[in-house]
Amino acid sequence: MAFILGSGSPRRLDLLAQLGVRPDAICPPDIDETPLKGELPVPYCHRITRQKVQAVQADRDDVTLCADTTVALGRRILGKPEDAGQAAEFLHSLSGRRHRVITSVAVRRGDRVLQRDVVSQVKFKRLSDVEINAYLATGDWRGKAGAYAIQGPAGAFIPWISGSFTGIVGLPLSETAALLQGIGYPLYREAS
Ligand SMILES: Cc1cn([C@H]2C[C@H](O)[C@@H](COP(=O)(O)OP(=O)(O)OP(=O)(O)O)O2)c(=O)[nH]c1=O
Repeated sequence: MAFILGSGSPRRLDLLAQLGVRPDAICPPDIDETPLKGELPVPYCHRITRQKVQAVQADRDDVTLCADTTVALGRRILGKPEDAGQAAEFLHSLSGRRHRVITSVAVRRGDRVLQRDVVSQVKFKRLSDVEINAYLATGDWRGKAGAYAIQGPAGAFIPWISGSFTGIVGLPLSETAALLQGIGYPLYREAS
């Protein structure tokens, strides 16, 4: 049995290492992540994750894991910003409000797929232009859903969360451990 991480995210690799899991292969799938017309954030995140895990080539006995993190402001999906201008727009709209961060995780072995959608809430303090510009200058927003990362300098903007910290970063570890055990991955091997 090989363990295949279907993700190019270095954060997910680090989070898996916290569980003591080291992938035998890293194979990020290439899928179209465009939301459907009118698609809501949780169904979107679930669908994309399912597509990711189905798109990875694996042998029947291999375990494949994929995830997707989606930032949702009400019904609006905030994806990865295309440029600093869009990142600034996202940060202005998150300022002083609560939003949701959804991370869906899927594991597959043969035809069997187990999946969980983990929804957390994140509150941003009201941001000044000076704070937004200083954060944009760090470049930390690049490649991050919603244009921020709680584990980086933007952590200073977040006085409150509810839910799963590791889920907000990109891989909810408690749920991931349960999924891996459910699919038959020997996560906690008996010491011999
Ligand atoms: C909200 C938030 C997002 N993120 C990151 C997690 C994800 O890597 C990224 C969301 O993009 P994803 O599409 O979930 O993941 P990815 O493109 O990095 O990797 P892959 O599709 O190959 O698995 O945003 C943080 O690191 N911290 C945060 O606080």
